Amino acid sequence: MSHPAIPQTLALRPHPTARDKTVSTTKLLAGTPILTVPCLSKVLLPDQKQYRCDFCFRIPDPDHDNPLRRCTGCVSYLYCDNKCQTSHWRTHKKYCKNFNQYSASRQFAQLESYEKLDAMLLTHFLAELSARDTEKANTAEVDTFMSLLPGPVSDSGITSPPTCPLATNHKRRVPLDELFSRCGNNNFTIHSHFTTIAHGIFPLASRLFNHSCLPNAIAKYIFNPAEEVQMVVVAIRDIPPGEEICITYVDPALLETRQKMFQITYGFTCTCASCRGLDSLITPRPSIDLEDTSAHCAALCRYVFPVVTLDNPTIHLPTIPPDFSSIPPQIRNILQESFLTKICELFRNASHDGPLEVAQQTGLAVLAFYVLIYPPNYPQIGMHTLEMAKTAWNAIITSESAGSLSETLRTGLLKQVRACLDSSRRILDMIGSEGDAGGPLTEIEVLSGLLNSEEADR
Ligand SMILES: C[S@@+](CC[C@H](N)C(=O)[O-])C[C@H]1O[C@@H](n2cnc3c(N)ncnc32)[C@H](O)[C@@H]1O
Repeated sequence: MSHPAIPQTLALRPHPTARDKTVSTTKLLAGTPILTVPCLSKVLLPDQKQYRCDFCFRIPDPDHDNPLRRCTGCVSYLYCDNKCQTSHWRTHKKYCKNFNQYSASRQFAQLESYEKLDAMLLTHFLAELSARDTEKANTAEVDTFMSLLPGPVSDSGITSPPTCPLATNHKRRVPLDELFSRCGNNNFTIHSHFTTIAHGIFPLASRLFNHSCLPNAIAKYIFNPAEEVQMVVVAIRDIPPGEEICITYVDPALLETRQKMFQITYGFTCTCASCRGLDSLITPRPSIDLEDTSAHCAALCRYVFPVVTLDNPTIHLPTIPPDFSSIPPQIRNILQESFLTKICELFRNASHDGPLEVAQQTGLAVLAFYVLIYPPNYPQIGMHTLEMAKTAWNAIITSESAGSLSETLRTGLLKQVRACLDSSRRILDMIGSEGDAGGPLTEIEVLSGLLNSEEADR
């Protein structure tokens, strides 16, 4: 079948195991938006519902917007205003009346939380199909969805969760279980500031992009007032003509579990350069004493950032993808999911409550871990260097007010803020804003302003 919405800069080519792949037809520079597509169906995570508009997904700005208003039919769906509510009504009216009885039913209550989310995504999707039937609307996106690969079938087969009964059912083209199987295999996590807030279906993006743990592009999300949520796929490095464009389906930092996730959720084995290197990494490794991570942090930092010290905090981030095969065994042994979780927690705690040395060491160790796992310019690297900049800045402010800041420490910390902010800005500016207003780009601007006036005062 033809795909009229594919931009001219992209072309589908056969792939040996994944049916098709998408290659660039021209050189795409880092930061180029490669594809922009609207969401076909979406569902907010439970902890986000009630805070966000159920149509455009924005959180109202308390200084400028009215509070969210409830649908008077079900009292469960919330909207920014009349425009968002009217836009959502074309599908919401299909299940509004039945929603409360359904969500209070025993069959819904008995579902696991991830099944509830799937059930609501499927309900929203069926309502969208029904609305398109009624409107005799353009079905190109639905046709693309139907052409997607189904997910793997487990021993117990595929059983779709019970969905909310619709006022009018759509003309069933395929059995519900088959729809559900495609939803599972083609379900994106929608994020704001790179934190997941919802799940959604974007058929053309699913059709085009395979997974790689060392991707050359990432998906980001745009929320505009009274508009459908959009996905924008952005190049994170220069992509030459003919190269396959890949995104990540699963966080590459899930070193020990990601292959299992590819198998269970998508039914494939990833053979990207990172996974080939990982084969040598996940052979039994000595477990790490998570009560004493200091020596491992120091070893990791020495390996990745041999010259970074308090006096010389300039962080040179790699510009080429990491190569596991060149990592010495003692460093490979440190690259474990449990260790990353632990040092992220230590960094989070110490960056708020101190001690500063722990925040600095664990912050740099997390960054070292990231650059050995993620490709250059991956958003998590930019987000983390921003956290490191904020940590160093907060240390200046709190030590100043406690009268305990020596001139040497102050100079070192100011250099750290500058170095971390520069790294963060280079990555996040190139990717551009995503999701809610404010967020990292605003934080970078604010902190840069504070830093400039601090340096000008000296
Ligand atoms: C969202 S689709 C990707 C588009 C797909 N290539 C197509 O032709 O429609 C996801 C499916 O593509 C295949 N796939 C994606 N990435 C892959 C990879 N790195 N290696 C092998 N198969 C992959 C798997 O079958 C997966 O279930």
